[in-house]
Amino acid sequence: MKIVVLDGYAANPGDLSWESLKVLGDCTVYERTAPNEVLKRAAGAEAILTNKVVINAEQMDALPGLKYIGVLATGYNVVDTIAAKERGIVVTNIPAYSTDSVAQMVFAHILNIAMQVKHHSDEVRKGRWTHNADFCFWDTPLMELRKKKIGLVGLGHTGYNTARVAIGFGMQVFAYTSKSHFQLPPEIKKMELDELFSECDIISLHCPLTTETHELVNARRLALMQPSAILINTGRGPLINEQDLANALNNNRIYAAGVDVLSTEPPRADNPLLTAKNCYITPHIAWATTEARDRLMNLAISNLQAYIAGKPENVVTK
Ligand SMILES: NC(=O)C1=CN([C@@H]2O[C@H](COP(=O)(O)OP(=O)(O)OC[C@H]3O[C@@H](n4cnc5c(N)ncnc54)[C@H](O)[C@@H]3O)[C@@H](O)[C@H]2O)C=CC1
Ligand SMILES: O=C(O)C(=O)CO
Repeated sequence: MKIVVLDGYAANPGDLSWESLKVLGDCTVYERTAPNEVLKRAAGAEAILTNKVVINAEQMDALPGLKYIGVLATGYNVVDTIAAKERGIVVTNIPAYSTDSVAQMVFAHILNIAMQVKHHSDEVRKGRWTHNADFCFWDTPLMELRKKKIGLVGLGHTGYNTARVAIGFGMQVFAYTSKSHFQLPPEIKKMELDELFSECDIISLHCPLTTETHELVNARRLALMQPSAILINTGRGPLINEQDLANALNNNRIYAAGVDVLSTEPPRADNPLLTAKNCYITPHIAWATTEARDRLMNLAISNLQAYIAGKPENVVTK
């Protein structure tokens, strides 16, 4: 069986091993693949693995031997799963491998904004503390998390784990989720989406990117938020209308945003969030801890093994 990894570099830049994958077939690992290189590289492959290379219906039609697409991520919005299902192609994802790392990044952004860690550290390095009249200084609002309301959009693995950490900080936790009240622990209260945006001090996005969730954060929802509110996004960039968010930040409509994902990655130089006020951006690394990538590699291999054994697991084309 021919196996092609289209963009293996992000998951394994060299510190992990593809050897267990290579024993499963005639396997080629490409570090990166441009859209116009997909067909040539995947020609004759029964299985392709992709992290962020888009696979659409047209490409599936041009790859008649393709039977399996293993997404090297939890979010599988890069694959047209409806087209795959229609063509009998099995698509799998990697659930839950980075749950703890993502919750950690959510709070890295929240804590950085709440205490302005980087800003104050930079000011100290510039010598401002050395020349200060008092034993301390701060020049931004500093915010305690206890009793603050956090609103989670989506309560799957990363949403739920973020809720657990938030409870640890003594926060009040609310979620927009299809789960019933009976399935929720008593510390997590269910809320409608618009109410979540108007009531909560911090909103954090934990849903997949779908046609329904595309730009769920837009000018109308941002207008519901409090001027002191913070928006966190570790989900997918297109969950947010970025120009609307940049306007809201620049006009003090909301206080700050911490985002790990953008609508185009890498971003265009004119992405309005790159220069927006109080907008903190990490380059899609919530998942990228060594521990999480190690789990990802193992699960990618076991997913392919399960497919070869005729009992595919983590199938998203149901
Ligand atoms: N920044 C990063 O490094 C990472 C980003 N992600 C992104 O985060 C997303 C969530 O990851 P997990 O929590 O692990 O996925 P998950 O599949 O465990 O949870 C997603 C939850 O969202 C819910 N959902 C679906 N549509 C919804 C809607 N319209 N409104 C509210 N909730 C909705 C689902 O029912 C599910 O409970 C992934 O789809 C991916 O896009 C995931 C891992 C790493
Ligand atoms: O696993 C995911 O969904 C990620 O965003 C990392 O690629």
